[in-house]
Amino acid sequence: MTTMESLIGLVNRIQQACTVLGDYGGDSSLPTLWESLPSVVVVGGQSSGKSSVLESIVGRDFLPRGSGIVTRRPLVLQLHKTEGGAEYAEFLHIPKKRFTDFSLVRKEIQDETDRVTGRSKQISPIPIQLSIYSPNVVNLTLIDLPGLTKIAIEGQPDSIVADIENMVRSYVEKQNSVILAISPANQDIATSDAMKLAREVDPTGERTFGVLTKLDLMDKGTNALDVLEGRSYKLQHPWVGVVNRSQADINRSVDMVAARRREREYFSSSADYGHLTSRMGSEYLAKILSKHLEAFIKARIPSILSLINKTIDELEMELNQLGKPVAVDSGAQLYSILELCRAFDQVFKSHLDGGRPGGERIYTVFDNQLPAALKKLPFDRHLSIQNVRKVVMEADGYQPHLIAPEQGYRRLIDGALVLFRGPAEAVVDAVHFVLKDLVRKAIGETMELKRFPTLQAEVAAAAIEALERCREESRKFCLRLVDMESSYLTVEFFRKLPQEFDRGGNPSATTMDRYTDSHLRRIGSNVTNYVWMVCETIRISIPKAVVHNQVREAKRSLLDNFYTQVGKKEGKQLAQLLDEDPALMERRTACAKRLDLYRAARDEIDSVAWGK
Ligand SMILES: Nc1nc2c(ncn2[C@@H]2O[C@H](COP(=O)(O)OP(=O)(O)OP(=O)(O)O)[C@@H](O)[C@H]2O)c(=O)[nH]1
Repeated sequence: MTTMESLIGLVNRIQQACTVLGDYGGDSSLPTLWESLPSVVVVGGQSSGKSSVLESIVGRDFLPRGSGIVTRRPLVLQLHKTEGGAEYAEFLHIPKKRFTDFSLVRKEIQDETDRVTGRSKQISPIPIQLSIYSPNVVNLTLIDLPGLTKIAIEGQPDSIVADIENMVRSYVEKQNSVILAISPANQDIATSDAMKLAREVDPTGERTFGVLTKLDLMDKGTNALDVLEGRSYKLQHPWVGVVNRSQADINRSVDMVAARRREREYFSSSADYGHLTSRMGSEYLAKILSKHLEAFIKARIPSILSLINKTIDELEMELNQLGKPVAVDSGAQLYSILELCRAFDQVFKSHLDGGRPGGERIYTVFDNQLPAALKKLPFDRHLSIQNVRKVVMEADGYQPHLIAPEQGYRRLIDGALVLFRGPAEAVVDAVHFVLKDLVRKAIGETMELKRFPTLQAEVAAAAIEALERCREESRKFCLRLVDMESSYLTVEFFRKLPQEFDRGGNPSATTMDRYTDSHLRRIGSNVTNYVWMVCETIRISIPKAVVHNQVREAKRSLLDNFYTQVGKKEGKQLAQLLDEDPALMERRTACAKRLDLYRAARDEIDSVAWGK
């Protein structure tokens, strides 16, 4: 086998692998190799003589005939030249069965079409693959597509016209397809469906081979030389004229050998086409197509190979991300669950410790939010002279204190200190919300968890629950810090206060003197100073308490409770936790299958390269 021959064989094998592994283009969510394989695509309008040309190239009758749209699935026809021996055909969907009776091949094509399209006369993009082994063929792969049509017939949906055109277009617009455009000579070439489509997708005509059928049916006195000699429709490759069997020949079962002989005679004896004999007829067509396809494949191999390598990398990467299939025994499952939890915990911690953003928002709470809230507390109102007077007088009751208003001080201070509860609780809540948000973020960012929606939800719930508990602890702790400040006042502060009588106050002053503005103002300012001193303590100690109770605790034991629960679970419950998203499972299978295809294709190409 020469390298050239083996190249078509190579593409044939890759094409078969594609069909087996479900790659026939179309599905855009997976990379496709099918789309990039060089092939010869046969297009033509209804009754243009498409089937006749194909059969003539093969030298056998094997295509379904009939009225209406007979070809309803792409037929990938792989011709393998053998060194003698019997001719036979094989379908990819029935491996190992050799068809030597070609009328059975025809029947199988019909049946297999119906198997997929369900006799509904719909079309389907899933190809049928047929290989023909014969000493009388050239190595060639042709894809036969439904004939272009203008109207739907009885029992076929109106959309079929557009469906067919779209399917045909999807094949011919690929840069790696050679277009075999069939037009009948007894029709104006300007109206040919095949040429219209070919011109649209291949305007320069480098991928198009024009075939003119039914030369024998042209009106007497006319000929197709303008077309065949490239004057009326220029293509990069020369036009080929053919003469196939007429309907009458088919009815009389004129065999293919006789038909080919008659075709040769037609050209050699033709007054019009005699000078073109060596470049006309179906045998010549088959030869130049084979040669062209080989060269075409050879030129495309490097780019196909690089596409294959690139895609293999991509698929491997995606499969890596999708992770290995779930383990079956419960020990391994438990291990997987713990691993997944750890992965999440890691991501969460990196948000707090830096590396990932979010942790700094906690510092913002301490540095901005808390001081701002403290500043806003209404001490001015609480310690206004009117309020000081009111509180002091009420505390004194009917018997004013004689030296200093002990009770009044006490009440004014207590009344101010409770105000710290609000900002303390607000800090607890604000940090809680930051942590909760970080849990949500970390859940989303733990790629490994994405596969397991159930586990993902449970881990998230467990983490949030743990945060709630920390919040409760922290709230109690912080409020206690505030309350502690009113339980016992800082003695030094008051000891340092100048006593009123030291400043010349008169201990025997009348009760009315005790309620003078200057006296009350002094009380107010003393209390204010004390409260600001406490405020500073609070500003410093609340963040410590919050970090201690919430942040540090979350880092240390966010999932502890969850671990305990998981540890108690039985095999079945563990499996439920590792319940994978079905879409993901499908994706993994599909990617793995595609990866197999690409690897097989690479091996095929390698083997041909080594064999050279
Ligand atoms: N005389 C003559 N008849 C031809 C020639 N080519 C095809 N025919 C006849 O034209 C009719 C249509 O040919 P087919 O080969 O079935 O055409 P097709 O494009 O496959 O048609 P559909 O698949 O039905 O769209 C048949 O009756 C053929 O016998 C030709 O070169 N000369």
